[in-house]
Amino acid sequence: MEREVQRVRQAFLSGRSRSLRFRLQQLEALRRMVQEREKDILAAIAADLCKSEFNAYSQEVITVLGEIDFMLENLPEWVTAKPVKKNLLTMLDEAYIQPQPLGVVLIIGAWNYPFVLTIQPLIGAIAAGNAVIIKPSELSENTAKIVAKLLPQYLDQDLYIVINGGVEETTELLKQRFDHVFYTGNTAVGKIVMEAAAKHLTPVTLELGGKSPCYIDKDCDLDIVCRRITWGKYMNCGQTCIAPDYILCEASLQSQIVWKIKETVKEFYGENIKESPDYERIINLRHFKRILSLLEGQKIAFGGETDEATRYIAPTVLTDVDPKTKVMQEEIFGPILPIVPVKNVDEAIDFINEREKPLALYVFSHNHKLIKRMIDETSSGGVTGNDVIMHFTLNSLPFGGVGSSGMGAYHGKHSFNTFSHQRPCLLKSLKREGANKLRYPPNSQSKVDWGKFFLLKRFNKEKYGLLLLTFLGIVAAVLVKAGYY
Ligand SMILES: NC(=O)c1ccc[n+]([C@@H]2O[C@H](COP(=O)([O-])OP(=O)(O)OC[C@H]3O[C@@H](n4cnc5c(N)ncnc54)[C@H](O)[C@@H]3O)[C@@H](O)[C@H]2O)c1
Ligand SMILES: CCCCCCC=O
Repeated sequence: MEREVQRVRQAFLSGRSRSLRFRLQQLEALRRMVQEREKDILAAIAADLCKSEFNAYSQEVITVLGEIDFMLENLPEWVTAKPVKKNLLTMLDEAYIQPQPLGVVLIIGAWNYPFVLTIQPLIGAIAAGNAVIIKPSELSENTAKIVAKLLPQYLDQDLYIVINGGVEETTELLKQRFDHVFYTGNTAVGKIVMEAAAKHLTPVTLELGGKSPCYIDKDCDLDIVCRRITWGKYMNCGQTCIAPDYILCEASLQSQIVWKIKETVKEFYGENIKESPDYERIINLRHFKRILSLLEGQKIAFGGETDEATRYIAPTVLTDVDPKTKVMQEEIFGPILPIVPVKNVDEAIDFINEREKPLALYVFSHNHKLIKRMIDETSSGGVTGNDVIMHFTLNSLPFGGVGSSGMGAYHGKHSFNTFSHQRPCLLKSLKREGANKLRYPPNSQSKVDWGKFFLLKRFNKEKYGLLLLTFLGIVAAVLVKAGYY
């Protein structure tokens, strides 16, 4: 492992990942890989999650292609140094921020969207000029294998490498020094990753999970609301980090919601859900059993059918759920949707605030003020009002958690920033030494007064103010040089 990381570091130190031209070439090669090997990629995702080609393409491949195109279009502008405002003491100098690569980045992927959750961070890391070690999740082993096979055929083989393996390999990998670790997965492992990174003072991005609530106000169109929730909840068999985890609503809405979700499930997946090409399966037996255990003692309004041999769990809704029961204590990450009745929006806000900060929050209402109030009075990684999941798809929005749902963010420019160091640069001339006497010892009251004047005085920022400042600066420099201070 150490040798592998060393090899990647040597490649980074060669400097070739830094030029804009090289980054664009690598991103174009990655796009070619996705386009030319689309069938292999879709087949691997299908084998891991029992996902149809249509779904794998629209949930994973489109996002990856869109992200690459976005980077290719914007990278030339992002990599350029950005001049910054100056003060009187630096008026004649050059001051700018230069984004620079961090170095060698470790990306640890998750299994639930095994392609996009590994490749999208990789796109950001390449765009920012880094070398990358990718560790896909061992649970989605087919996608892990295809990623390991294809990437070296298209990308620089020393700068970007894939290391496959389970907990043992990841533990070993985490002992190495990286310049950034980007982890997607559960909160418990997130803590392990952060602890390991802390030993090297390596910064981390943690894309974690949590219980994302969904508040339904009585002032809304329940047909549309239930259609949108059904889509986001049962997509990928509930194994989506930002799936609505549970519903909060007034008790009077409960039976209508149940009925409408049941009807929508029928419309989406047909009478025989097991036969639907759009309904996936649970990733493995451990998760299957974990999800089943969440049903114990619950009132199942519909669904609840399971088949261990194929790891099938039907879309399920639970009603009158007691918040103290197990299903409300951990992230469900499966096709079970509890409804917890609350008296009103105040109680819903308290309910959310009494728990860990979720990765996503969903609020449905015709009342825009109510949605804004929910946003103002709660905290979550992201929010979509009157829909679910969709904030993930807009790459101008940073995607990430807060508190126990994670730290840091990515997507689009936010990925570029995550994998870059914003290096502040101030370039001075060796001339104009006179003005510097103001800061050299011996100090005096008049030097302090001039310093206060130049650095603290607030001028009207318009052009006359700036001209006046420059003039005063020159006067001060002349006076200092002449030995008056
Ligand atoms: N925020 C996001 O973008 C996002 C996306 C997907 C999933 N998630 C969250 O991930 C969770 C589900 O994924 P998961 O955690 O089952 O994925 P997982 O088990 O595949 O773990 C993720 C990665 O961590 C590694 N890992 C597991 N145990 C480890 C250990 N003890 N030490 C070191 N590394 C270890 C795995 O090898 C894998 O690469 C859910 O909580 C979900 O919400 C979050
Ligand atoms: C439509 C794609 C959603 C991906 C969500 C990622 C977290 O699991």
